[in-house]
Amino acid sequence: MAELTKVLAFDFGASSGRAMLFTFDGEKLSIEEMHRFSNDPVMAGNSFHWDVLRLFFEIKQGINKTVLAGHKDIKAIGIDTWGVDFGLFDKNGKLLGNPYHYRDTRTSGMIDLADQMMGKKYIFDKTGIQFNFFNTLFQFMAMKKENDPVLGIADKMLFMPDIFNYLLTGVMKNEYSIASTSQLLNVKTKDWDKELMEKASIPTDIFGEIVMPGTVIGELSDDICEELGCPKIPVVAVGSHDTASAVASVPVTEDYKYAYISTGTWALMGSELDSPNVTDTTFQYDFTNEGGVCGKIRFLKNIMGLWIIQESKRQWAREGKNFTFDDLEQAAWSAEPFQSFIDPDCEDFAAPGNMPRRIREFCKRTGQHVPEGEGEIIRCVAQSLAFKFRMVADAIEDITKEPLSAVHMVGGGIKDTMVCRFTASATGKTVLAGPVEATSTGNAVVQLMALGKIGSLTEGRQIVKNSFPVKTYEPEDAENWNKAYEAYKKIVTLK
Ligand SMILES: C[C@H](O)[C@H](O)[C@@H](O)C(=O)CO
Repeated sequence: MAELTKVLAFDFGASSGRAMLFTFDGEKLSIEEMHRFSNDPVMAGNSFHWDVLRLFFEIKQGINKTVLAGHKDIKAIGIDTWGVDFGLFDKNGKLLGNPYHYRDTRTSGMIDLADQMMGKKYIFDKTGIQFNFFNTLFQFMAMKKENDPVLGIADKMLFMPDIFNYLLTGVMKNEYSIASTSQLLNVKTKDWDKELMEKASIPTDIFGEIVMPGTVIGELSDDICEELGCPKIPVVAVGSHDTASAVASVPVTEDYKYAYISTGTWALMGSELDSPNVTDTTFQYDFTNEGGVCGKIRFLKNIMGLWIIQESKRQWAREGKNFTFDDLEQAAWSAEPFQSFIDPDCEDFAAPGNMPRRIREFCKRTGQHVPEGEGEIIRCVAQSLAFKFRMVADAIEDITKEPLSAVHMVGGGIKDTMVCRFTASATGKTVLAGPVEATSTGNAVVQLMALGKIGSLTEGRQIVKNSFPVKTYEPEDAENWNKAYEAYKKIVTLK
């Protein structure tokens, strides 16, 4: 009987979280969902926050359910979350308030201020990171500008996964991949860039030790073990930026040029590099060089993914129309193709709110057919996302001067088969979709590497390929898709 190794992966997205139990038999991984929960950020006064203690409660629920289900023998726990957001702790290790949500509007104007203070090129050359309004650098600059008193008493800064690792083990460390999303990390030294922080007049002494993915942070504290009735399980710092874990599970085992798209609330599209690509061209294209597992670089662009569809669904629910994602996809299939397009990354669509109205306004403003019903709206969004993926694929080919032979799509967003099919037709490339639970799978692979059960990233990817299905989508109707792409480019540019 092959020895079985069990690990528990917590994956937090912007709209939901899950605890997934992985069992490895030496060749294949099996997955079992132990706990799933919604992630409900809260607007309080005029600021937007994560309900971090509620999320920690869900972690404890996940561990408890796993133990009660008879899996006291889990060998490790790993936690990954969305990027950039953080909590501050005082000198007694107490959390100084609920972390802000990256969509909070406090950062507006901070990119321009940073440009005036240091110049965007200076920041890019140091960090290799794309300019998003929500980057941690701009969140700290906003706190500085508002004279936020918390900055004066803060002793340590921890990103979301670091916070949960600390609350479980009592150990404070900053994991590399999540730290790389901050635009405060030097892309060459893989450590904090204190010179940049000083120029931005951000306190430098609150940034702690950087640890690499695969580092054992510590064990569950006695209090946690007591409370949950479980043994002292090691907690591993995985690719704790969810996208780093998702990319680690892309089931590529042969040597061919491919792009990946990690799909969910966001769509992160790019390629994997052995070293950062920080040049005038990548600065112009505003690509990012986020840190990956096993020393890799995630060279990518953020694209406003299924967030626009999620928010439209929430708006229709507020209007008493409770559609499922399947309902919306079916309605979209019966709508006319290529009637109208949006730029998914237009700032109109960044904040929560009435997306269907903003989509109509965007189409009206750009002189296009104004989509009416849910079907037309969703089709407009899905084909616009697919064309944005085409634009990013073209940019990658222009930067690398090498053709991409396939697009790997992973994550929960691949359940939307319309977006997968459209992506194949818009890019003119084979789309390989899977695994769905890519992020928690990559999280588990890194835990198993930390436990010495998997020897390398390539071996891990082979095991993922052996374990989970991949669906293939081929391009269709190239002539009409290429004609529509020309129309799209008249409305949308790659920022
Ligand atoms: C802010 C986003 O969460 C971040 O840029 C993205 O990489 C992510 O973490 C998606 O889950």
